[in-house]
Amino acid sequence: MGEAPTFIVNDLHSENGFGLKSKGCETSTVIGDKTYLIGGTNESLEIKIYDKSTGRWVIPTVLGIEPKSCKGHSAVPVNEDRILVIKKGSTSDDCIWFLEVDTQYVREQNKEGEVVAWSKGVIGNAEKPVVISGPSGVGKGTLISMLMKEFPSMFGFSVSHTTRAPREMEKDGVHYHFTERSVMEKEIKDGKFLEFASVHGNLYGTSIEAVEMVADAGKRCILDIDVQGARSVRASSLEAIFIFICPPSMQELEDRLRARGTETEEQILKRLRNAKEEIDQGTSSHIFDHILYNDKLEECYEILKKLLGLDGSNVADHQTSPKGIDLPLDHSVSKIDNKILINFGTSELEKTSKNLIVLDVSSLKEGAPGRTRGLNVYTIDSFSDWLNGINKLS
Ligand SMILES: Nc1nc2c(ncn2[C@@H]2O[C@H](COP(=O)(O)OP(=O)(O)O)[C@@H](O)[C@H]2O)c(=O)[nH]1
Ligand SMILES: Nc1ncnc2c1ncn2[C@@H]1O[C@H](COP(=O)(O)OP(=O)(O)O)[C@@H](O)[C@H]1O
Repeated sequence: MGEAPTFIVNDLHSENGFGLKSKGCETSTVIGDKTYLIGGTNESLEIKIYDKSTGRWVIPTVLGIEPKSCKGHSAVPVNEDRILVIKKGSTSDDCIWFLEVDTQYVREQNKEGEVVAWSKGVIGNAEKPVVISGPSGVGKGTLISMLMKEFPSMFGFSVSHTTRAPREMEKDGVHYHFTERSVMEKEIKDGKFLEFASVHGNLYGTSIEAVEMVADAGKRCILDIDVQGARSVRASSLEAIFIFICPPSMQELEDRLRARGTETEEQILKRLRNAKEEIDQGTSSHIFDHILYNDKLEECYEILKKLLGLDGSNVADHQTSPKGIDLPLDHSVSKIDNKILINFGTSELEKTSKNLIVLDVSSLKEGAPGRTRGLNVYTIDSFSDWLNGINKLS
């Protein structure tokens, strides 16, 4: 890239080092020595970086799925590691994005040159995902079904991929994505999986998309995966609660597996052989936060609910949390501390009637790659009332 025309560089600087200027559907945002130009055509949001220290323009490697075309956008730096991008005139679940410029995920990529990554903002504080592991036949599926049935708006199941054949009652896309081994191996190579493992002779894996779909619906994700998978998730950037389910005895486990009647004798024996190793690992490794004994089903379910904090109070919280914001074309964005203020009132009258949206970015969390969770959104009546409130607190 050539040298930047001097007037643009001057134009981009603001006193606090964070700039916000718009040129048509292009925005420029300054973080430290770098100026991030986001925009270009209506088709895609291209990114160029001007590095003041070298005086050069760079086209970075862009990771993640970029926001689909939009009718313009606003950009504001959240802090040194990411830029908030708000799409204009888009649907409420697709208007908030982040361009990660120096997050842990970006730094971990070890790529030559500049790297940035798109991640979609997920509104609301869906609780940490829950990883449930345990030997075949212990009752994982049964307990998960009970949770999903009692709390349908709170939990979402991460639908895994597997190369094993479907059982009679299992539906593709609901219980598993039943997949050819060669297809799954290619998708693993392409980086589409958060984790995968070979279990009882078949390949099983959690795709990043499976977890993202649950997060996008604002639900708490439940993963039913084996101990190897749990270990991989533990090492990943997904912060979760890990629960291991134990049978009351090996005999009871065998009885349950046989009574379920979904496996051949050979498969049952293989699952029982593997169960010993899984129970050893599950109960002695430090992967799991909680170990639950599934003796009496109802008792075990009650303990599970308690572990997940389902005592009634946060059920209500979850259901009243905002789902999203519908941003009109005409709006302005400003930043005060950890709060981003979006104003879309056009007249003085409108400015005092819930046309101010506050986006609280003080507790952002990286979710699955490609998602930023923990965004808090609320409306306020007027800017002056809000400022008064802040002054009273400080
Ligand atoms: N690592 C990993 N394990 C999985 C995944 N999905 C399922 N499993 C595990 O694979 C094992 C076999 O699952 P399945 O064939 O449904 O049999 P079941 O455990 O007898 O119901 C269980 O331990 C599951 O927890 C996945 O996406 N990743
Ligand atoms: N606490 C329990 N007592 C008796 N049977 C149970 C209990 N929990 C589950 N089961 C039964 O055991 C079988 C295996 O349970 P399932 O949920 O399929 O296990 P997993 O998903 O861990 O392989 C099912 O037929 C289920 O109805």
